[in-house]
Amino acid sequence: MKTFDELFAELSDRARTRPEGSGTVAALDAGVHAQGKKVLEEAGEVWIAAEHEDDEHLAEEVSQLLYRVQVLMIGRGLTLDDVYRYL
Ligand SMILES: N=c1c2ncn([C@@H]3O[C@H](COP(=O)(O)OP(=O)(O)OP(=O)(O)O)[C@@H](O)[C@H]3O)c2ncn1[C@@H]1O[C@H](COP(=O)(O)O)[C@@H](O)[C@H]1O
Repeated sequence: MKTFDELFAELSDRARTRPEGSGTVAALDAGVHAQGKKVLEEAGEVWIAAEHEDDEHLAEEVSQLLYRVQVLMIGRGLTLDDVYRYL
């Protein structure tokens, strides 16, 4: 188990070190358009799960949305503080 901040640190490290076989590296290389599409896709799955699925499935979809948002943030060079200052 990990927190939002811990996942962001892990993905930032993937972006820096670019390990072989990392899905995150592939998602970053795919560019902002593909990253944005993934955010929308996962957001739609969260919506559908919230209306029609159980809590466990919904939680899994939310985790995937958080992951895709973090990939997009890192792809654009945003830090957590860039976002947290608006919370
Ligand atoms: N939390 C996640 C995570 N959530 C979602 N995903 C990706 O999103 C996919 C699920 O999304 P989709 O519903 O779009 O599934 P899909 O269409 O079959 O997947 P794609 O072929 O489109 O990637 C998963 O198969 C993963 O590829 C994640 N990939 C990685 N992480 C974590 O990120 C860290 C780094 O991962 P790597 O970069 O792969 O080493 C690790 O801690 C991982 O646990």
